[in-house]
Amino acid sequence: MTHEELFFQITHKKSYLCVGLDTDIRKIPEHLLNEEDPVFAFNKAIIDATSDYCVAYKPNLAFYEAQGVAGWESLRKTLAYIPKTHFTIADAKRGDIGNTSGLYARTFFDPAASGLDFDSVTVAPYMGSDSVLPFLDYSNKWVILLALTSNTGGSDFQRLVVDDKPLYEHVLTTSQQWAGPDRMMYVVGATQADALSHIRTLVPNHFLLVPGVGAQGGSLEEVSRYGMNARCGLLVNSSRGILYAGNGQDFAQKARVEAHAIQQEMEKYLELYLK
Ligand SMILES: O=C(O)c1cc(=O)[nH]c(=O)n1[C@@H]1O[C@H](COP(=O)(O)O)[C@@H](O)[C@H]1O
Repeated sequence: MTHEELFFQITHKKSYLCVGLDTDIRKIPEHLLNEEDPVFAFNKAIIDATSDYCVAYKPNLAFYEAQGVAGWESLRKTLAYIPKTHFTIADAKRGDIGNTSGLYARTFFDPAASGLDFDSVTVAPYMGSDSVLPFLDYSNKWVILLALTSNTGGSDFQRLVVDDKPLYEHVLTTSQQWAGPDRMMYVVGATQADALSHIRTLVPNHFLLVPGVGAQGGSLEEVSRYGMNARCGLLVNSSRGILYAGNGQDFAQKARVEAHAIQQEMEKYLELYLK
């Protein structure tokens, strides 16, 4: 999916919501455990219930890899089920020496090799250019680079001052030599809204993937006020807040209500802050 197509979906849906498919087999409603593939059955119901209100889905690989071979198959089926109108993110946080990154890229971007055909993958920047560039060899695919993450430990390294600037700023400026806003996004946690205005001056045109609203307590209003640009430039993720809004037979309906509430708030912010 291109930058333009993603912006079209945002204006069409009046939403920049990304639903995080962090599907924990220990948390899904009991009645689904009798299904042949409970994780896929859960995801399918969540996708059916939320696709009207979101523009992206982000399965986090940990939740699938922890299930071994069965988890990998649930992931493949889930990805195939997501409507083509939705941007897909493999939240895998990969990055290694060049030849290894090349195989990670193949894993997420080459369906003939792996059965997976994601639009994008999250990548950790700290092994540098040759660990990131192999993901950019796939012309229509995106890298989403970790810049300033939502967790408290994110400050251990990312805010350390190096050559008069916090380390995350070096990530934002150096990586712009690798790809522009049509192929690269950055992760900025919703809990880091204080830094968003400044980040926008460094990457005015890039999309930011913003996790950390809902369960982690980040403010959607602040993220939208400080982070939105002329093409929205935001994908705001919520995982647990939507997935586990309910835990009974009506879990998907509860997830839909939650996703709709976020979409309604986003519609308001698009009117207020789209510049
Ligand atoms: O890359 C991410 O998506 C990510 C980066 C970050 O800084 N913080 C963060 O929470 N995430 C992911 O976003 C999701 C947040 O989930 P909830 O807190 O349940 O909404 C999880 O899959 C996290 O791994």
